[in-house]
Amino acid sequence: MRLRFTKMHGAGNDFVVLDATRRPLELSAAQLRHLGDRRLGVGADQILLIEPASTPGVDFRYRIFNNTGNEVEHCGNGSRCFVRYVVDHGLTDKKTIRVETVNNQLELTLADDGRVRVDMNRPIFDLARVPFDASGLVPRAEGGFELWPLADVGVELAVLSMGNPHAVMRVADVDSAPVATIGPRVEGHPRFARRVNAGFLQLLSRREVRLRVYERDAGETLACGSGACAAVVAGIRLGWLDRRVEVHARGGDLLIEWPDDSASVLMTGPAVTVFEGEIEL
Ligand SMILES: N[C@@H](CCC[C@H](N)C(=O)O)C(=O)O
Repeated sequence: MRLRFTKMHGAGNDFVVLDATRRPLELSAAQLRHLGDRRLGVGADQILLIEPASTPGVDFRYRIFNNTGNEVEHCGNGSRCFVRYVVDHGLTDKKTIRVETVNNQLELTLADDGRVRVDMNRPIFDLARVPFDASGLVPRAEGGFELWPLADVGVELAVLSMGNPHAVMRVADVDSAPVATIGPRVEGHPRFARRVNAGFLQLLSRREVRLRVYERDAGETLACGSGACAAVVAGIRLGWLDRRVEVHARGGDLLIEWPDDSASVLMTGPAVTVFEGEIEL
């Protein structure tokens, strides 16, 4: 099968974007892995599939696959690229777009400066929904939140979901943080039944942080949008951060806002087309 694709990135988190709005596209896990492969395929952290919506009032369906072929619930940076794609390819003339994902709906707005603002919905703190098994653990309370000890890994985690699972650790310096060694141990820890995205957060001030994320399946990426939201929400609940925070990832910057505890988290950032092409699968 010959497949047209668009290669995009959001703050360095990169994607192969596929248009399945006109005809259905079913790809096997092996084909998705091939697309994501940086040597044998196109190369991407995630593969994004755009489909027609099945719900009235919703513009598109947006599906996300990690480069392992696993379908996942959320991808913040990918959602910005999705908007750029549907606008640039004339699939809509709206500037505010509603999209359904595997477990949610999102509202996305293309700003005049080309950046995209995403309503990432409300964070989920119910540990069973992350899911995180905290049985037998005693958390340390800080601010209005808990830090959970993983004694076997030697870390303390804030745990929450942005629709997908996140664990956030505070570090003194992201450059020297043990992302490559601790990241996979947290990602695959048995207390996270569906594994987890592991964030390493360095505070610069109450309004500015640096962040690295070891993503579930994809490993460390240059940025993780849902990870940035999770880290800022955790930092706010722990009393470390204000409600509007600039997040510096290795591949670019994201603005994260959480106006109050009952509000949606808002993420604003770039979405860039790199090239278009065709590949034989
Ligand atoms: N890069 C993403 C998150 C992609 C999914 C993640 N690896 C998971 O498995 O949950 C983002 O920008 O949010």
